[in-house]
Amino acid sequence: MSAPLPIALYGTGQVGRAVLARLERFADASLVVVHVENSRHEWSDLDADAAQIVLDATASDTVAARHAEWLARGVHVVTANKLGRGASLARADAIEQACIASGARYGDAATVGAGLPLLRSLRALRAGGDAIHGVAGVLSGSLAWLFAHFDGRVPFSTLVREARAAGYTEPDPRIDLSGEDVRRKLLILARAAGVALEADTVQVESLVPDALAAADLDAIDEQLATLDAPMQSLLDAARETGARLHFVARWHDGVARVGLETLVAGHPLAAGGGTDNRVAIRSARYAGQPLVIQGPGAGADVTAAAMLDDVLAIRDALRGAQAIRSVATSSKNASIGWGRLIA
Ligand SMILES: NC(=O)C1=CN([C@@H]2O[C@H](COP(=O)(O)OP(=O)(O)OC[C@H]3O[C@@H](n4cnc5c(N)ncnc54)[C@H](O)[C@@H]3O)[C@@H](O)[C@H]2O)C=CC1
Ligand SMILES: N[C@@H](CC=O)C(=O)O
Repeated sequence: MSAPLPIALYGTGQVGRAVLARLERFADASLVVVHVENSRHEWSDLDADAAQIVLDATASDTVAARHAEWLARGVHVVTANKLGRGASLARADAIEQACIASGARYGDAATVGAGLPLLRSLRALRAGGDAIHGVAGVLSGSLAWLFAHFDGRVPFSTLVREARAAGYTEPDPRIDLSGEDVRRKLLILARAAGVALEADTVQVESLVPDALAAADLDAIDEQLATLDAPMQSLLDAARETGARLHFVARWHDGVARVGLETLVAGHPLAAGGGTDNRVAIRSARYAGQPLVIQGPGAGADVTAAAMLDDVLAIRDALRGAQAIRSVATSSKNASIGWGRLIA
């Protein structure tokens, strides 16, 4: 039996804690957590550098900036943090190149749709020779939840507090409300589809009023109410046309945009409830009717499950490689044996 794979976990917030709980329940002797750290503390059985898999459950740019460096050293990275492939194109390319050079794997299923089979499907289509023409849909679990619940009876700011408490929003909910989180996901999807999209080419329509944008993180609660009047007007205007509000991302023909749209019931992107993401993929294969993928797009548990899936895929690939090496060694020995026999 091979030695357990040492894992380092960065981030012990909603997602990081769910990852640890899941690893504990999973209780598999093939994995061992040797290092855990957050922005305040570190707990180590072994040096973080001894880890063969790094799990990034932070929203930190500093941690994401290390992904390529880890990969280049042959350390596998599994991330819920979108600032790896969802930030600058240069960083996304560095991650790609590091994987190619070292053979290390980058597990990013949790970064879009909290693990829905979105990235996996895009990559499988491309690997099968399909050409992806565009992606459109609802990519924010928190905004989907907010607009599913916002009917004017409860102020929008109250719902934002609820979404934050439920663990659907980013640590700073303005990252969701400004469209930045959706921009990152659209970049990750478009890049997975083979398009070298620069971050600043995505047009982003923010919902955040200036006073809220300017507030310090620990003072945003006082400023959340500045959302209420503008959001109520948008809701009223949508209702006059018999439509509902949805925060939609679209990439097609080199144009990428994210922002609020009014969609009538029955529109292909308007279905779903709760934190559901709903994404339509158009490709050469799916030219007439798009391929549509829908399901919960936020929440610590689904996200942690997606991270663990990526960890297990890496473990299995390493075991497969080991098995191939031992078959190769034994067949080499066998051929030595045959050689002796023939001689
Ligand atoms: N909550 C959700 O539904 C989903 C979250 N994600 C992503 O998961 C990540 C974590 O989200 P949450 O757990 O909700 O956030 P959180 O705010 O609950 O936890 C963040 C953790 O990261 C730690 N951290 C921050 N900077 C660090 C650093 N430099 N080094 C080590 N640790 C550091 C913090 O101390 C904290 O423990 C984010 O990138 C988010 O976008 C992805 C999919 C779904
Ligand atoms: N804040 C994000 C969480 C998942 O990525 C969202 O609302 O979708």
